[in-house]
Amino acid sequence: MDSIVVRGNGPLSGQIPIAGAKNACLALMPATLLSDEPLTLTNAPRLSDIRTMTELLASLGAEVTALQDGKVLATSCHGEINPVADYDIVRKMRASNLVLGPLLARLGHAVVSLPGGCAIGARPMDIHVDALSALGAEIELKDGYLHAEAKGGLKGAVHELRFASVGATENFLMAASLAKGTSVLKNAAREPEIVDLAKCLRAMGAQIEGDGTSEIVIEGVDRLHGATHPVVADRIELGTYMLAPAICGGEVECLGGRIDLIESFCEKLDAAGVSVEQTHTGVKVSRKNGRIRAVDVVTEPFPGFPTDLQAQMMALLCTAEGTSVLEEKIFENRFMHAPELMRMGANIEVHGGHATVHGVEKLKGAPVMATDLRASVSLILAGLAAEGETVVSRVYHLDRGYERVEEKLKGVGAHIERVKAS
Ligand SMILES: CC(=O)N[C@H]1[C@@H](OP(=O)(O)OP(=O)(O)OC[C@H]2O[C@@H](n3ccc(=O)[nH]c3=O)[C@H](O)[C@@H]2O)O[C@H](CO)[C@@H](O)[C@@H]1O
Ligand SMILES: C=C(OP(=O)(O)O)C(=O)O
Repeated sequence: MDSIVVRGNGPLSGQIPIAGAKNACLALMPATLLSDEPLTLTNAPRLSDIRTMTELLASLGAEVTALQDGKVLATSCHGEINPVADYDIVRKMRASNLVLGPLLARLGHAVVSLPGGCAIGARPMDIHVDALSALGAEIELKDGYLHAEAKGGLKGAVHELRFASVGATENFLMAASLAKGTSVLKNAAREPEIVDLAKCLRAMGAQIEGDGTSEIVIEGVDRLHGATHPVVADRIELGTYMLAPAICGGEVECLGGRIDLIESFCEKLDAAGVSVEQTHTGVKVSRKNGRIRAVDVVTEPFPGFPTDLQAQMMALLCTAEGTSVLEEKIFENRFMHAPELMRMGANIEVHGGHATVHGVEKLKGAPVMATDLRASVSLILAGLAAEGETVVSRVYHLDRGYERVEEKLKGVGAHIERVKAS
C-alpha cells in the first residue's frame, strides 16, 4: 500500500486547480441509466471512486468511456440492462446505492446490495427505502440485498424525508423524473451536488423545480434524452486546499473555486484569522497576521458547515490559540483522525459527538494511519504544520476523493512525496 511523506512547511504560494466534485459526479453517472441516449459529463474528477462507479455501471449494462485523460465521461445505456447491483462492487463504495432509483424508474424493478456500514458510521438505507416506497415501489430486504419492484411503474407522490439525506434526495429525484404524475419532496437536502444533478436531469428533459430549497417539485416525463453536463466544482476539495495556506502561511489561489459553495466554512476561516477572497478565476486564501484563533464548529446539512470538512478543520485548529469545540452531527463515528492527530502532539478530548481541541504551539511529525477519506487528508494538512516528517499510511482512502494530491500541493511549494508500495 502506498504512503505519503510530508515535511513541515514554510509559507505556500501559487495556484491549485480544483477538480469537478466527486460527490456530484457519483450521482450524475447513474443518471445514464434513465435514458437510452448518451450522457456526457465534462469536468469529471479522476478518482478511484469514479472508476468504481464505472465498474458498477458496466456490470449493469451501461458503457462509460473516459476521454481526455478521464476529464470527460461519455456514458450510454441503450442495450439490455441487468437489474442486479452485486455486493462485490457495491461494498466498495456507499454511493453505489445511487443506482437504485434509476434502475427502478427505467426497469420497474431492481436488486441492489446493501452497501454495509463504513468507518464513519452505520449509514443505513431506511430513508432511501421510505422515499422510493412513497413512489409506489415495494422494497424488501433479502440476503443482504434490497429487492425493489414497482408493479405498473412508479407514481408521483408527496413525501417528506425524516432527515434531509443527500443520497435519498438524489435517488428520489432520479426516480420521480420518470414517474407518472407530480412528486413533491419535502425536507429535501439542499447540497450543491443536488442542484447539479437537477440541472443535468433538466438538460435531459426532466421537469424539476425547487432544487437547492427544502421542497422539490418533479413533474414526471415519459422519457429522458441525452445531454452534456459540466460537473460542478468540488467544494470539499476546495475547502481542503484552502486550509493549506491557512496552516502554513503564504497565499494560494484555488482555481475554479466558488465561495458560494462553502460560505459557512469561509465564515469559520474568517473567524480563525484567515483571509478569503473570491477572484475572477477562483478563491484566494492567505493567513492574516498572527496565530490562528480557536473557533467552534458544528457540522450540519447544507448550508451548514460540511461534515466532509470537519477533519481538515480540526487539523487547522490543533495549533490555534485557545480551545475549539467541534460537534459532529451527521455521522456518529467521524473523529477517527483525532487519535492520529494526538500521535503528532495535538491535545484533543473526544466525548461522543464532541471533540475539544486545546491548541498547542507546534505539532511533531509521526507515523500515522489514514482511516477514511477526509481523515487521510487531515493528516497530510497536519503534517504540513508539524516539525519533522509525517508518514501517512493506507492512503488508498485518499485516492477515492483527491486527484494528484501530491502534485497539487507540491505545485504551491509543499514538501510532500508518495512512496509507492513495493
Ligand atoms: C457520495 C456522497 O455524496 N457522499 C456524501 C453524502 O453521503 P450520503 O448521501 O450517504 O449522506 P446522507 O445525507 O444520506 O447521510 C446523512 C446521515 O443520515 C443517515 N441516513 C442516511 C440515509 C438513510 O437512509 N438513513 C440514515 O439514517 C446517515 O447514516 C448519516 O448519519 O452526504 C454526506 C452528508 O453531507 C457526505 O458526508 C458524503 O460525502
Ligand atoms: C463520506 C464521503 O464519501 P462517501 O459518502 O462516498 O463515503 C466523503 O466524500 O467524505
